[in-house]
Amino acid sequence: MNTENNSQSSDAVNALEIRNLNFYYGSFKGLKDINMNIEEGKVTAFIGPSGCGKSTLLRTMNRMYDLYPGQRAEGEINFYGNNILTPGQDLNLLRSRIGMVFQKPTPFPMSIYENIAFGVRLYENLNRSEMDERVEWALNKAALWTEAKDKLNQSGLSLSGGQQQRLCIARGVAVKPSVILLDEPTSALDPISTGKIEELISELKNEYTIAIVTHNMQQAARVSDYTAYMYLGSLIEFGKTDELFIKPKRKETEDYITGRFG
Ligand SMILES: Nc1ncnc2c1ncn2[C@@H]1O[C@H](COP(=O)(O)OP(=O)(O)OP(=O)(O)O)[C@@H](O)[C@H]1O
Repeated sequence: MNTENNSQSSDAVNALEIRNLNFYYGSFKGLKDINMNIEEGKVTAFIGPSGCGKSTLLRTMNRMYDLYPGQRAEGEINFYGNNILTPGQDLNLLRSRIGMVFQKPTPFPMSIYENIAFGVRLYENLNRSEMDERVEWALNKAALWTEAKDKLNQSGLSLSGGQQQRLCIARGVAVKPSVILLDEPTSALDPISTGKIEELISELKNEYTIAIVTHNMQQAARVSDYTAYMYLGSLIEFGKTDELFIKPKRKETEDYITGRFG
């Protein structure tokens, strides 16, 4: 079945176009012939039961899997027309353009300020006042400035779990990527912190393209414009979030979202 998104408007711009993507963990095929577009300036959510390949797919989009021997992708992921799966791809550059935030908050064991400045320094040569501005800008984007501005020199690890996750988002945003990949960013957080991150996602999509893996269907329904339902490494259905949740085209999707399966 062609699972490419037919509900996109004709003038939509795609940040990523995934074509005939297969992924292998050694001899195990984790992704099977995935075809889909990630539209610019929108939130695309990935849902499906545990082990269906959501994180695997997200990790192909900035070649995070390259860090692990035996893992390989075949096919194409075109990032504004440039296939990032080609061997010559500069991976540092790619990851500055397509940033990632993980399930567990992972601040570096350094100050809040340095958590942000560290990544920026890898790509840009800013003077002290420019860096101060960038740190403030990124913390503001991640809705953390008010809470963090008086303790920029304290360790990032001294923050609460929810604040640490917003620090990780600030760190990702600080290098001004084009796409942000969020792998279950709220699964380790309480409901209030989760609400803050969800609000943040809605604000960030005005300037960034976002792909989010979530276990939580309500979260996908709340934050995303498009939703992809996956099962056993295949993309079963992909379309506008409202349509997929209200009127799924496939029986498997309906069974999953109504809780009959999963
Ligand atoms: N490092 C690995 N080596 C071998 N197989 C793996 C590895 N990581 C994941 N897999 C397998 O690939 C499949 C997809 O895993 P993946 O983590 O992408 O699923 P997921 O949908 O994100 O699951 P969850 O919701 O539980 O995080 C699973 O069958 C999993 O066992």
